[in-house]
Amino acid sequence: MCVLSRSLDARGSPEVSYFCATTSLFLPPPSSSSSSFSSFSSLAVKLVGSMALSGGHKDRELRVHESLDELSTDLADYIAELSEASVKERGVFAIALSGGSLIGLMGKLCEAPYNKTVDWAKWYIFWADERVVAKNHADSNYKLAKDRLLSKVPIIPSHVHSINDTVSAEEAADDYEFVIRQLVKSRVISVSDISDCPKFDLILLGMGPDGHVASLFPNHSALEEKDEWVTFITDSPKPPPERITFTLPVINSASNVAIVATGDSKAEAVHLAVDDVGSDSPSVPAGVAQPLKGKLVWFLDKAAASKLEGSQFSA
Ligand SMILES: O=C(O)[C@H](O)[C@@H](O)[C@H](O)[C@H](O)COP(=O)(O)O
Repeated sequence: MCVLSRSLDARGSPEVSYFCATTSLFLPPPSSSSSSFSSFSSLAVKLVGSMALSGGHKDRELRVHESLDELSTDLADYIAELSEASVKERGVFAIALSGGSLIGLMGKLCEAPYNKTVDWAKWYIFWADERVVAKNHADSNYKLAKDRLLSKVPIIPSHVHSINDTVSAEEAADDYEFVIRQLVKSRVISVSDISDCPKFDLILLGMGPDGHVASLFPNHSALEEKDEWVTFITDSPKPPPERITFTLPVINSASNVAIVATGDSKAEAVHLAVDDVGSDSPSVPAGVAQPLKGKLVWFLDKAAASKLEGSQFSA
């Protein structure tokens, strides 16, 4: 795998370095005329970006993979490493999941070596968003995660915190926030030192073609929610309509956030979220998901990365 890293030097100027791990050679940066993701089509490319932006520190990494198989392995490694670090530091790992293709892409966690090496008993599971349907409904994110992941590894059932599916969306959101508050009090979930928000060790997000993350959809008022930790919507453009979702302040208080997006249909939204498209505020919700003190990692395949600007690679 080749790694491209971008950081700021002591004077604040961008520095770009290229390192090819397979050959252990430092390579010259590509010329600007060939500096697009498509010109790296035969390589698994990882771009690491760490830059100070107005309003605070922005720690962001882009990992672009040659295949879904490679992405799944990298995602499993990433989650296993964060789990190990968190268990070492805090004794627990508080992880929030979403729905969609993300769960299938986490499948390698159920296989060797992760099924044996991960300290599953220390995991506490939450949902960054959930559809307000019964737990055994085909649309339930809980059911998806249970069938594809949670039932295949030795997670402690009482550590799995799904929503109350017997009440309205509004009550389910309130209920879920209450549960999270109790677990913040008992320090199963850390607390942010810059807000009063919970600080999840990892929030895993998928992204829709419209750039939504969790159930925060473009131009929806839920995106503006600043006071609640968990809110609800009853008019989701993606069915089913009733959902609960973490709010942006919670997502952006996490220690780590990963956004996983694959396929051509996500390419435009990835471009809008990641590239500096010349407007003051990113035009899709995924573009405002950026932990204030934590780290954001994008897991992409080449198709989803195909519209990223080549300027990302220019010195
Ligand atoms: O409940 C949901 O609908 C999800 O949490 C949602 O945010 C999902 O992650 C994205 O829509 C991406 O889904 P795909 O990866 O399947 O496109």
